[in-house]
Amino acid sequence: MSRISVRNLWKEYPGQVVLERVSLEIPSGEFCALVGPSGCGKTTFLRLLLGEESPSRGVIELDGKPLVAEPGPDRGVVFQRYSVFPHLTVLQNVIIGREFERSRLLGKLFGAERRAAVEEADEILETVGLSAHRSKYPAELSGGMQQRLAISQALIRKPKVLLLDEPFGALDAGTKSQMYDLLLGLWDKHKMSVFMITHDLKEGFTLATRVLAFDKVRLDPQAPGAYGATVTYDLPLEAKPARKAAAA
Ligand SMILES: Nc1ncnc2c1ncn2[C@@H]1O[C@H](COP(=O)(O)OP(=O)(O)OP(=O)(O)O)[C@@H](O)[C@H]1O
Repeated sequence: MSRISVRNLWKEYPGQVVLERVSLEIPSGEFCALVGPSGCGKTTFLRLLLGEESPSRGVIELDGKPLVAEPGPDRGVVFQRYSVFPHLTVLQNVIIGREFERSRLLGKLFGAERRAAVEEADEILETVGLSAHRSKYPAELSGGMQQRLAISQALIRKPKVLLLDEPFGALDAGTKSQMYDLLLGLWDKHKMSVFMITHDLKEGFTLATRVLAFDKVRLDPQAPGAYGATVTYDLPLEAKPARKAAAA
């Protein structure tokens, strides 16, 4: 389960309101695309969901409990630029996702725990098509492969919520469409909730079950930081995303 309730959420930085009056009910398993003009607070909203930032006002609840104010294993994140470790192999990059979660003090897994992590990592690499590259370093991979690796790293923690900040922005069209199929397959398999920022409206409508548009509804030209953005459109999409992706 991963039901998210956002109630009257505000985020302010000194001299600037970024988000205001954001209220949403997101049932478990929803795929939300976040769209809106540059600088309107989409990444800030994602960081609030991740627990990297805390609200200035309002609450975010995950399954009825206030969100813990630090990134937890229930949430995984993938950024546009590859968040993988250059000095670790593909396999090690995936395992480290599990090591961070299980062994905060030692930072390493041993014995049976490590063998189980390797097995799981290999299974994920197989799903994302990186098995043959498990001993390579990120610099030896293409952009799409690095992004598949970043997704694998998030997936080994079995997140209930996957947060994606323009994950495909740097990829070419052909690689993007392969990544759409992969992401929809993983979403279906792992039954996660997904929040994905995209500047590509078509991408949002292709993948998501719900499109959330962020924008400012109030503007004071004398004080540009006085008002924040809110969700101006909340569009549920009816068609099954898997079918739409195949047709796109
Ligand atoms: N830690 C911070 N301190 C002060 N201001 C910040 C901080 N983080 C973000 N902001 C400001 O909040 C506003 C929203 O930024 P954010 O990155 O959330 O926008 P965005 O919609 O994701 O933009 P883009 O689409 O260009 O990535 C920006 O004006 C930014 O300068």
